[in-house]
Amino acid sequence: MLDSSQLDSVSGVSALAHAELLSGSQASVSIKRRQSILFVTSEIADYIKAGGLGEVSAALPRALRHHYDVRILIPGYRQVLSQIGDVEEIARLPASFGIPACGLGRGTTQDGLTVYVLLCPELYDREGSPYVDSFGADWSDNDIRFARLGLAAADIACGNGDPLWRADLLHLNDWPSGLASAYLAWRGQRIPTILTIHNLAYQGNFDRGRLSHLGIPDAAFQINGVEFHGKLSFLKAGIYYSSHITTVSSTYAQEITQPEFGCGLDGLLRTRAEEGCLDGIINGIDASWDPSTDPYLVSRFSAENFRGKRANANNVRRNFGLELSSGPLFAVVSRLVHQKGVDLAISAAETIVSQGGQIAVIGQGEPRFEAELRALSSRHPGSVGVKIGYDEGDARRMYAGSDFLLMPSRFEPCGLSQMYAQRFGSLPIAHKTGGLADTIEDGVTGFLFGEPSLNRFKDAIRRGLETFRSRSRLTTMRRAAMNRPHGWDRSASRYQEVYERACQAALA
Ligand SMILES: Nc1ncnc2c1ncn2[C@@H]1O[C@H](COP(=O)(O)OP(=O)(O)O[C@H]2O[C@H](CO)[C@@H](O)[C@H](O)[C@H]2O)[C@@H](O)[C@H]1O
Repeated sequence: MLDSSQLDSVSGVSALAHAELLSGSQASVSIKRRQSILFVTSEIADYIKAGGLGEVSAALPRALRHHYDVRILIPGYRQVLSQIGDVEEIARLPASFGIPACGLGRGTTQDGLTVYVLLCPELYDREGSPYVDSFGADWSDNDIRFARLGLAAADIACGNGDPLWRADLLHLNDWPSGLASAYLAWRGQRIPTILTIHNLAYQGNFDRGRLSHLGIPDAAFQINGVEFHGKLSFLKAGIYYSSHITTVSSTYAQEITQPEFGCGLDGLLRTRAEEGCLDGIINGIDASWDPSTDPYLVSRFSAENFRGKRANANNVRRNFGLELSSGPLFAVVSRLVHQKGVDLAISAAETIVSQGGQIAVIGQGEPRFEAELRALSSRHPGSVGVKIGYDEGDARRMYAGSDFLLMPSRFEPCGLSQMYAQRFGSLPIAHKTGGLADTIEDGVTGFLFGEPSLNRFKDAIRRGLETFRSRSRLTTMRRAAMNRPHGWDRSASRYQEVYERACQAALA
């Protein structure tokens, strides 16, 4: 019998094959092709997470690993190296133009997923998030930091990284890995590349003077290339050069081909859509989001019996300085940025409090929103509680304890919080856009409003409050929300279809 490490080396030697043990009493082993996927990301929740991308990067490769030899590539940030355990340096990747040389390390997650780590302390060994310093300013060398990531991905794909492995397909995520498909194209390599857009608003745009440092040919600085309004755009490069684009919901896939949501890239995205190369695939949520088993909850519950919800609500009230109450509890769990409509939530607070409701907010982000939220809480002591910061346990107890989740996002590519809330029996009140429109059924599992204005948002909140006053309606909606399937299985099969199509197109 082969163990899993032997299986890895079998796939490594040929890059095409893996051993599949036949079931039953047969002792023989059949060798069958299993494709190799390199999943390139700038964050993964196992070690470092700035937002939803980190969660998807942790969940999607795991949902796909039964079908593919999926491996992760990530920069060796301090937080990654301090947590991943043993990392063996398996190769040196050479310097190129202004991009420094680096080591390629290989480690594994606790559950055995292979992770390639870029060992380059001068770029990644810093205090702060993947993208910004501790004052919230972008790292001034972000172009080099993420060009290093894209170039390494291209090298590994071509077999110039791990001597025992190469990728049949690259799965890139957002602007930080966008240049990988461009580097492959400039080398004349036809390895299929999928770019998933998690948020079109973050584009990685840099001065054109940086082209030569990043090894970008001058000829590529044009509309059919990396140029975007006089700047060099990593995201545009990814959209232009990748074989296929996906984004994280069907509605957002349509929205981004329109000027209102296209962030200036709608024209190119329309072209890619017309070529049949743009798909929307909704995110899932992983199995840890289960109120009957979640260790963070003070009391567990299920769709059949949600008595335990109240203990979580009371815990949230205590932790957020709210008075004990039997009124409705609203939660906000969010990055505090314009996209999320934080200003609308602040403006709607009076309506909620005047009707006997309470609000608990956890988030961090733009200093002006943090200050406004603190001021709101001081104006409504006992009714509005705010924590500025990031805490997964608090977030989980808030989904579990609240009756409603406020999510008035101006745009939302997919959104995860509304799915977590539904699973935990908290009804989302959300703008009908992107993934919110695709995952919430209005009046059944939550409340949707059509335009991101305060009045429409307040109307939806009033509908929520009316429902709260009818126990039977509330119970019916909670149950419907909790039973809605949001797992990864269906989405993983859609990614498989896209991978197949991209591989076939590359062979044509
Ligand atoms: N202060 C805090 N404390 C604890 N937890 C907190 C928190 N603030 C946020 N979170 C958690 O962070 C996650 C945020 O995920 P989202 O998908 O809602 O947003 P994000 O905009 O980062 O992601 C982008 O990428 C994802 C993934 O594709 C898309 O779903 C999304 O629409 C797109 O904007 C949620 O799991 C939430 O619970």
